[in-house]
Amino acid sequence: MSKVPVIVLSGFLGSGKTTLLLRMLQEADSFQLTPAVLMNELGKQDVDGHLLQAASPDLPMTKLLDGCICCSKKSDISSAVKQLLLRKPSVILIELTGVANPEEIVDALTEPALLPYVKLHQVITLLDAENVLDYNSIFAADRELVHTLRRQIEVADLLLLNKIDFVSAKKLAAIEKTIRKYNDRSLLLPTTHSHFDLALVFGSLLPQKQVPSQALSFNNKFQIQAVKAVQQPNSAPSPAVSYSRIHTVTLPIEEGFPLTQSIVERYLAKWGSSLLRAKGYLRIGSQMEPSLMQFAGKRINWQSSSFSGTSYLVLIGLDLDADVLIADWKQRLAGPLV
Ligand SMILES: Nc1nc2c(ncn2[C@@H]2O[C@H](COP(=O)(O)OP(=O)(O)OP(=O)(O)O)[C@@H](O)[C@H]2O)c(=O)[nH]1
Repeated sequence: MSKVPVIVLSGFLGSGKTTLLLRMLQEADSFQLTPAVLMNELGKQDVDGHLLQAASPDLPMTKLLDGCICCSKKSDISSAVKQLLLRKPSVILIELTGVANPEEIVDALTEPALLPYVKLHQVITLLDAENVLDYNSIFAADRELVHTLRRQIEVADLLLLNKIDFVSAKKLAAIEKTIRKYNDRSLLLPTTHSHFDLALVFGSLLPQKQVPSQALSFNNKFQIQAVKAVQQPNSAPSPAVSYSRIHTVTLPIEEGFPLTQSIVERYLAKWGSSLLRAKGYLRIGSQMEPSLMQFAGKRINWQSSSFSGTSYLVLIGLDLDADVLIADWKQRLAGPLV
């Protein structure tokens, strides 16, 4: 039995992983691929999973919520992947949380329970061009997180410098120079909306085709060995925590409350740089259908959705105090609105 290839999507919060995953699912068919997806979210709610299921209703998908599969949920990877294998996918796509270290996933895939069935195909790391150069200073106090973000770059087989619509050519050159200090082996592609030629990733999985010439710039075997080489041979199998100060908070949303975009946006703005990401489904005004709200890299994006569940809003940030956040939220809903 041939092993099922696994593609890992890594990258900090809001860098464009789900955008890429949606694109991969849309195009998989044209590469004769039948993908399955393993989603991991830090929070209890599953915003991205709903987006994917809406785009591909028959998609075999397993979701691991409320923790990072590279540390607290690492032991769940094996059963989740095995569950997906029952659906006989030709490729498994794993979207990591923004604070996951891809090395840990590579490690999990090579454990005895999975080794006979799956093989790592590629680690793709997305970088948010608008914010990536600021991470070192923003997270200076969190060495573990800085280390994780650096490892995301170092172990990537393909680096996507995404959201370049937000940066100048000068900044782009500066980012590339910095990234190349950590990884000068892998292809680095500037992208918007995670858009690039997927033949680079899927092409070599085509049943009868040769590896396309562009894809030869990846060397998967070498990458896996490089990842393995950095692990201490005698160290205990400690699921090192890759994030320490990052917390998620789910806000209660009262159905029927006349919420406005402005209430939500002012609330999000209040937390400054400690708020890294927010997303949720919210009914605005008298809307029957909820809107999908995405806050990433200090920008807010609203779009209509077909979500039919209970509204919610998840916040992901540094040292978030759930009590303070929830109390402030409730106060705003009680009005007067400021
Ligand atoms: N302007 C712009 N927006 C983008 C680009 N790529 C993604 N976005 C938007 O950025 C937001 C976050 O994108 P996602 O694909 O959800 O990012 P993610 O990495 O999956 O985020 P997490 O799930 O929090 O880790 C969404 O609103 C996207 O539509 C881009 O290149 N340019």
